[in-house]
Amino acid sequence: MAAPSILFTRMRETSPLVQCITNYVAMNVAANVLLAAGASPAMVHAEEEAGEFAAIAGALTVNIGTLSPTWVAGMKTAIAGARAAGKPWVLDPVAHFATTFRSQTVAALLDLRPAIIRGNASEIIALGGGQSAGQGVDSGDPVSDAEDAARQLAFSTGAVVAVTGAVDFVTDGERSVRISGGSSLMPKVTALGCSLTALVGAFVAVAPKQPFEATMAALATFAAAGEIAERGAQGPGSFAIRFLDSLHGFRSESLEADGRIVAV
Ligand SMILES: Nc1ncnc2c1ncn2[C@@H]1O[C@H](COP(=O)(O)OP(=O)(O)O)[C@@H](O)[C@H]1O
Ligand SMILES: Cc1ncsc1CCOP(=O)(O)O
Ligand SMILES: [Mg+2]
Repeated sequence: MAAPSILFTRMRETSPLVQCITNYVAMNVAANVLLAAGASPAMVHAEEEAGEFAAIAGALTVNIGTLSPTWVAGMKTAIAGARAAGKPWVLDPVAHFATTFRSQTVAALLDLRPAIIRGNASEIIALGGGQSAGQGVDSGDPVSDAEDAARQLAFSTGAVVAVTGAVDFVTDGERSVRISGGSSLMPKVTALGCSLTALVGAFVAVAPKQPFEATMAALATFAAAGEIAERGAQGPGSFAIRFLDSLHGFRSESLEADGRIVAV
């Protein structure tokens, strides 16, 4: 199993090109997060070019945060391009339970076999068919309530499933880990979950045959960088700036801090 620190170093040294189809709220935030971490983001979503671009990117991430029919067409074209080129793609099902358009879109995207699904607890519970307390893009449920749904989703889709929150959970259906760290200020800054999905894309781009390890490494990076950023932060505004700085100055050794990643 590739250690998170090894994958982080590989990601930073190779600066993978990551095609991000993400929402209007997250585009700038996620691009800055990827640049600070050492990857190369490209926000490319038009149907006319998304498939062609996916063939040259190391990985594709698809986030349904601000959906429209033209964006769905771009997503499907991009996914087809990624699949044809053997590139992994990552799904972020933002608030998929909130409307029929969203849930139908996510069902169609799941049929296109994402390598990894990353969502908050409410999103993952609802993907498993359960009743979540979520209303919109923010979670209303603890991660522990989503662990069984995550395992079942991993079984039924073949994807690695990541549930994020106070303590993250990652499973491929057989192996599972919990990852601790981060900051209670993280859910107070918009688009950090979307940005994490983009960073998962950067890690799986450098480890396409190891989506479980790549996902763990990305989540552990956020957990460690979030802890560092919280020191001295006065609220969400200063935290957001410190978080980018913390990713930029990040040293991979802190990924293997005692007890950060625990197998369950
Ligand atoms: N209460 C918390 N304490 C520590 N880290 C958190 C907390 N809530 C969320 N995070 C972290 O914030 C990041 C975004 O996760 P989350 O808020 O679940 O996503 P989303 O924005 O999609 O709802 C993850 O790295 C997660 O670990
Ligand atoms: C506020 C908002 N509205 C539609 S998408 C979005 C951003 C959600 O970001 P995240 O899932 O990372 O909190
Ligand atoms: Mg989200």
